[in-house]
Amino acid sequence: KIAYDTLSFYWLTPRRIRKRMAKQGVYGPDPRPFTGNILDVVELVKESMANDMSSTSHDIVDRLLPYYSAWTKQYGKRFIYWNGMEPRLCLTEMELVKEILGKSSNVCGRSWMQRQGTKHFIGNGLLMANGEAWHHQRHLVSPAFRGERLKSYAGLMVECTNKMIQSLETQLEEGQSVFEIADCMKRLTADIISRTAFDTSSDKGIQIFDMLTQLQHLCAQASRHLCIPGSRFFPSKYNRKIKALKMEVERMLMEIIGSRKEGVEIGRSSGYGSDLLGMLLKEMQRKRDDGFSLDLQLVMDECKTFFFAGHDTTSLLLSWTIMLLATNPSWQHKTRAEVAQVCNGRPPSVEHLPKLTLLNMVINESLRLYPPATVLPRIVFKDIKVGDLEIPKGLSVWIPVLAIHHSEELWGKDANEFNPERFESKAFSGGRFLPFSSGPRTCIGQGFALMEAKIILAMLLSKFSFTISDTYRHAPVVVLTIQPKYGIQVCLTPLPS
Ligand code: HEM
Repeated sequence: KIAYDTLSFYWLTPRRIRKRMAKQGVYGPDPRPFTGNILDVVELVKESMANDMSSTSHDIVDRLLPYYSAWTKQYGKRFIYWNGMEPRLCLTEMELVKEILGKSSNVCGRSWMQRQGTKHFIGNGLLMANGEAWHHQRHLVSPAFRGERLKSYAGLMVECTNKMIQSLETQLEEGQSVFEIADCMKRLTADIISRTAFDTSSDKGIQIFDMLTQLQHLCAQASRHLCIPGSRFFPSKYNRKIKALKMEVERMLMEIIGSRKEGVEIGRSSGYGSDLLGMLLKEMQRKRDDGFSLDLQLVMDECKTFFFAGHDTTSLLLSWTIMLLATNPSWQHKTRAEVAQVCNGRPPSVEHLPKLTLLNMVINESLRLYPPATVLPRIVFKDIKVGDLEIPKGLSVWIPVLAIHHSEELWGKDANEFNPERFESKAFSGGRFLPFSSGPRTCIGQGFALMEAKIILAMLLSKFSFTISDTYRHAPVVVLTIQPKYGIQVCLTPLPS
């Protein structure tokens, strides 16, 4: 059975899929045995990233997704390439993209390669779960991210941002004028998610993040070898490091979980609390009769998932937006005036946020030009038809959000320009704006992230004016998300209060 499964996974299924797609006129580069087109991708990326960009241009698709650019020119809008032995169908036609993203968790989800590649990093938490397990987990945690619960985080977000602003002011008084804003945003979003979701100290949160970031990089490196049968069992250098780091992260999480449980057991607190961790712990104690159970490992996987998903993406959104405002002074000026008019010198509250329409347009434009998640992958669990295309079971659909967001066909001739005006009317969307994905697996933290981004930007705009430093080198790179290779250095000038 093992021999047949291996043969089927590495040989029979890919061959069957390739034939079925070719019959429908979908072709792509020839795959090599086991590695598929991974080496082509590596080579193309190495070439496109060899130099930094000569100006702060937002024309970044050829740089970040050079294989998409090359293969779409050669094979058309739909093409198929191979990530090892996993066939990937690239889709950018909006009708089909919408249909695929709308499918339920029983029809499509995360592939074996994706799950295996992130197993030691975020495990079976919500981001990587499939089918019924995904459904239960989503249902369980979603109350933490909507309605009154969501609104209740605003005060803490303001408090954490105030703390960061005070530290920036102190450094300014000491004579520093250039700040590495991407680092500041990482610390701040780490602080916010640690305190809102886990009610834990930011120091502990930041330690967990640092370790998770290292784990993320190691898992990405190790997953390159997954195309070799049995490689995940080899005691390689990566695998040993991954194991040690994973144990350390879980030890720290156990400290947080343990202290929360102890509080209840010794009667210091009456319940587990209403934050995300409290909800997970309450659920762990509950006996269910539908077969779904939340054990300690899954609680830890969920914590890692939310620590990771709730911080990296939002800090990138903030960093790129500050870079865009620093290089577009007229928009900086307009949004600052709007904040002054709406908030009237007070910290932003949930009532103010919907009135910050210009700021919202700038945030959307930043998410369009620099979507933290560049691609959306979905594997199909059963044969399906979308539009005129028959997609066989086992094929991974790969949606390049970055390319969709920069498409002249979809956004017009100025697709690579910073122009927040395009988000002025509600008619902008039409499904082509996908920073948070769409359908049942849409980002659960979207409301949280947007509230956080608006609060932080509004507070920064009302305290400082910012220009880009001469030391800034524009070099976006993809390490799962779009990152500034050398950080983002801005000069801050305090504004009169
Ligand atoms: C600007 C900030 C953010 C962006 C751009 C973003 C983007 C995304 C995207 C594109 C997905 C879908 C991935 C896919 O379909 O393959 C996603 C899923 C997810 N996001 Fe976010 N996210 C952000 C912030 C957050 C925050 C603040 C949290 C939590 C506090 C969060 C938690 C999650 C989780 C748990 C999922 C998995 C949902 C599921 O599969 O059901 N995200 N995010």
